[in-house]
Amino acid sequence: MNRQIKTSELLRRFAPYFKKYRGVLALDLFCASLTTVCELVLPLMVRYITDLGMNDLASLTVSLILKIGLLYLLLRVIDMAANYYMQNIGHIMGAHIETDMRSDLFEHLQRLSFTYFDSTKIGQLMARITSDLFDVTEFAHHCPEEYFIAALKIVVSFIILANTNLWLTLIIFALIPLMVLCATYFNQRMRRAFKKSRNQIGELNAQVEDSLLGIRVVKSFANEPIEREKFREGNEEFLDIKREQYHYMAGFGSVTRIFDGIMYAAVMIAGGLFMIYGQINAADLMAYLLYVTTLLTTIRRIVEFTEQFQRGMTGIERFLEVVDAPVDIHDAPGAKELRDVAGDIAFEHVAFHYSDDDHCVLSDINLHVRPGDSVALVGPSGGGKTTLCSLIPRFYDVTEGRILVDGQDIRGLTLESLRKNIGVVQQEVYLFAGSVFENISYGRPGASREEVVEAAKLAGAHDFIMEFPDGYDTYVGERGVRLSGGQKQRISIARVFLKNPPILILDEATSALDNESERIVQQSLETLAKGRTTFTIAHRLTTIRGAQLILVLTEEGIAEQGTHAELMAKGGLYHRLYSMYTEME
Ligand SMILES: Nc1ncnc2c1ncn2[C@@H]1O[C@H](COP(=O)(O)OP(=O)(O)OP(=O)(O)O)[C@@H](O)[C@H]1O
Repeated sequence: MNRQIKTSELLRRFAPYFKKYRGVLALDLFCASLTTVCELVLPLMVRYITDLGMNDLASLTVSLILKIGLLYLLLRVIDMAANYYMQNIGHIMGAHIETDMRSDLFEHLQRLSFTYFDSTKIGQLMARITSDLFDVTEFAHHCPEEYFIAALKIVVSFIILANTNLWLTLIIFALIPLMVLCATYFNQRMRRAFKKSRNQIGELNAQVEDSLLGIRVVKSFANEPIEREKFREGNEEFLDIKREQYHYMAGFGSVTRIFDGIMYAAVMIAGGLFMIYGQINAADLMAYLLYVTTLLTTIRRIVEFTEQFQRGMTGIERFLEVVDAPVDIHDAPGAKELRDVAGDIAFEHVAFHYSDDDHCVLSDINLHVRPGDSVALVGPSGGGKTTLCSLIPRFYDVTEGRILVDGQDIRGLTLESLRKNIGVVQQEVYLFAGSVFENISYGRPGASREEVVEAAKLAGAHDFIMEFPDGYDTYVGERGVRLSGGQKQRISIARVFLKNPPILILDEATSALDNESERIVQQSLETLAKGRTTFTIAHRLTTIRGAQLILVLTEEGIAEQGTHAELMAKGGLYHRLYSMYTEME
């Protein structure tokens, strides 16, 4: 994520975002030309009047002065209208581009697999999708406009100045490359500092998120001082980065001021000398100074804009880092829809590791589950039960071998159709900040009230929902904090009832509950599992005695498989685990 992308590459990748708004951009640049012309005309008018005043006073009539004044005012009215367009519509164009980029970023995030999220901090992503892109709005609007105006002013100033006195102009313009060199030096450092500060803001975001999401753990361990200290360190680090950033910004600003001084001194000394030798008259020198002022104001604006430019570049760079993250799990070309699923599932020589440098979590797994059968996965912690189940909906792709649903390799099916046919009741239930109704209907968006109520009844959730003051409209809180563990679990089961998939994965679904809640949830799960191919990960071994197939998974692979009776008769690992469990109960 830390590779520095070249400015030209960033601009090339950013340019297509203007395509939709090219009409607005063209008009914006036209308005920018108008304002530039209005600004450049003033020294010409002043020179004209001064020239007449010094050399031909008789021609300088009141009506002529009034005409020039009115013409100037007219130009300023045009300037006002053009400026309004640039400020209003130009900024709105920038905001549109920011919105488009934010949509692209969010869309890409939705397509990324678990592998990406396993190694990325959510707080960093939040910073990229919000604050980083704010800077892009200003950049998108001002970048073309500012550089266009600057180029126009520099070219027109050069032509007018060179027409007045070529040598003096060459002396002044000879200083510009020096300024460019200096700007390049500072720009590179500023960009690095901006990137560091953006990264650090992302880190702070991630830290705050972690600390607030875990606020119950923090408080239960009375570890607020540790959290404060962690935050203080991150915050101080941000301050140090800001110091570095301002050091370069101030250095750049100050160096350009000295260039200002050098230019004015050059005009005064060289202009004075040229005047002594009759090469330039007083009116020309005055106009000359006015143009040099315009030129320097332009250069100063570019200098000021440099900061915005670098911020924009940083925002775009951080945007591209996410957008360029490869989507490793996607539909294969010509992927088929999974339809009319019976629920036959086969694992053929399946091996899996999380990343190239990780150990093999699963190796050479072979398994055949018939439609409607229930498979229970048991075994020691870390044996790979959750991992095995997460391969079926392609949360991760197998490293070797293949998984078949109804005889079709799941990598040849569309992800959407595959996942629509699999219901997962997670170990940690996640409810969205919304109502009970919204959370259940997440299982089948668009479901009617009656369907949601029916699903809740099947999950044994209807009665407690009706006891809430607002019934199905009760707000569950962020992540469902206002509900008990058992209530959350039953809502998540109702969600799967509503989805009605032929294949089920139940991951430790009752492990966090008390006996009474467990009994109710267990009943709901048994109702849910009827007629569906079910994979259950359970530590409570008594609940899986009826499973058609029990797999004992260890780090070495499938240690044993069979029915409860077969495995008990075998007297192996399952027998030991079961005996230990029943003794503890
Ligand atoms: N996202 C991940 N990235 C890298 N390694 C992981 C990831 N998830 C799990 N692992 C590793 O894979 C191995 C198997 O983990 P898994 O969660 O599948 O085991 P489990 O049998 O379900 O354990 P438990 O019963 O404790 O839930 C463990 O060594 C674990 O550290």
